[in-house]
This record gives sequence, C-alpha cells and structure tokens, in this order.
Amino acid sequence: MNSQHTRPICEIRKVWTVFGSNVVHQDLDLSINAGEIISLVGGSGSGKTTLLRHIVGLTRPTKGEVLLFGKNLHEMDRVPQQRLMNRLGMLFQQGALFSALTVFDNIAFPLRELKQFDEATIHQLVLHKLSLVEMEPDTGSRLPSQLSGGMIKRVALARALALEPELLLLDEPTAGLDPDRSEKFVELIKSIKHSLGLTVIFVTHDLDTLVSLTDKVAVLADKHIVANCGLRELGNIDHPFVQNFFQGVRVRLERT
Ligand SMILES: Nc1ncnc2c1ncn2[C@@H]1O[C@H](COP(=O)(O)OP(=O)(O)OP(=O)(O)O)[C@@H](O)[C@H]1O
Repeated sequence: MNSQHTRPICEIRKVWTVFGSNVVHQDLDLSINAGEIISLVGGSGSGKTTLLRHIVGLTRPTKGEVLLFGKNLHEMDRVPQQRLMNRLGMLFQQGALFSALTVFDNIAFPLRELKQFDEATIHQLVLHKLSLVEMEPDTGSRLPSQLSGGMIKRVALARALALEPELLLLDEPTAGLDPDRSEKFVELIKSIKHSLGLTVIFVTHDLDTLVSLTDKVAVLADKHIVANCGLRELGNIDHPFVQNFFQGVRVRLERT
C-alpha cells in the first residue's frame, strides 16, 4: 500500500489546553486516517469544540502538537498555514453564515478570499456547490434570514465545501433540526463524503446521527481520549463514561 494512504491526515500529540485553572485537555493524543469518518463524543464541557478549533487553527493548544497532512499547523508562517487551512472545511454549530450576505455570496466568500478565480468561475463553482447540497440555483439570492434551519445547514455545508477540502469538520451538524430533517441532512453528508472521498470529523450529542454516520468514535473523557475504535468495540472498553454511552449506542445498533 502507498505510504500516503497509511499516514494520518490529522495527528494530535500530547496536547494540553489550559484556561486559567481549568485544564481541559491533558496529554491528549488522537490520530485520524485519510478516508475515515470519525465522531468525537464526550460530556458537556469536556473540550470537543475546543479540540476542533485547535485542528482548524482557530486556537492554539497550550502545549503539544497538531499535525495536519504531516505538518505542524501552529508552527508555520501565515501564508503556508493559510494554504494548509484551505484544505479543511468547517461546519460550525448554527451554521455561522454572514447574515448580511446572500446565500450565493456566503458560498463565494472563501473563493473570493483566495483571489485566484474570476467572477464567472466563482459563479460556476457556487452553482456546483449548491447542487451538491441539493439546493436550487435561485436560492442563491436569498438572505440567511429567509431560510429554514435545514437550508441554513445546507448552505453552511456548501460554504465549507467551497474550496474542495480533503478534511471536513462538523460541529453538531444536526443540532436544532427535527428528526426528519436531521435524517435527510445525515444522508446528504454521507453521500457527499462518498462522492468526494472526504475524511470527516464530527461532534454530536445525537446518537441517531452518530450511529448512522460513523465508522469510528473517539471518546473524550478525563481530559484525554479514552477510546478510539469502532462503535461495536466500545463495549470492550472498561471506562464508566464509555460503558454508559455504549448502552445508548447498542440499542440503536440492534435496530439497524
Ligand atoms: N476561550 C475560552 N476561555 C476560557 N474557557 C474556555 C474557552 N473556550 C472553552 N473554554 C472552556 O473549556 C471547556 C471545554 O469547552 P468546549 O466548548 O470545548 O466543550 P464541549 O465538549 O464542546 O462542550 P459542549 O458539549 O457543551 O458543547 C469548558 O469548561 C469551557 O468553559
């Protein structure tokens, strides 16, 4: 096998995150291979969003390394760092669309920031991303306030995919959606993941989303990763949070 395929796309090594007296991550290690779809779970306040923010370069850990595509994101000059970050897409909780910009301009935003494409090309790329998330081209002229919760998620996903990332990070992708919309959004993520061959890391509290989307689960508890394995293997991990969590997972696995 080609060594590029076996190399982790993201490696977190001995990471500490400390806010004042609050130690959130302590000696945390996590490795994610290309092509995986992995969910990050843990109790409220255990540091999941903070870890995603380290991975996308928004914040820097107090100590330790975050390697993306084999490179230390936090020890690079701004230009190569930005180039590396362009290989990631992030879907934030609530979508985080720019409220004053239309759907079209929201999706075009990262493309325009690159300053590599003319407007005609940007137009084509935005329409392509809209179709990828199964939205009509005329939705492009709407403002975020004119969209339903499910549509906001789709537009935010289209924007996260604008630069054709290799790694997609999703923070609570189905939060705020009713079960029907949530299921449809999960199906959309799955089909995009398969058609684009992405690696996906997502945070969710929703066990239905987790069981439906994931290959692997990484459990954050006691300030570090206590399990990183397939869903069914969670049952073998002797940790109270994992055992408790696995009860909910097992019920859903039995239904599938
Ligand atoms: N910028 C910050 N300054 C100080 N403390 C912070 C900051 N960001 C996060 N924290 C703290 O870090 C801890 C982890 O927060 P984080 O949002 O990463 O948890 P989480 O696992 O995503 O939680 P939830 O599941 O409730 O969204 C919390 O105690 C939070 O208060």
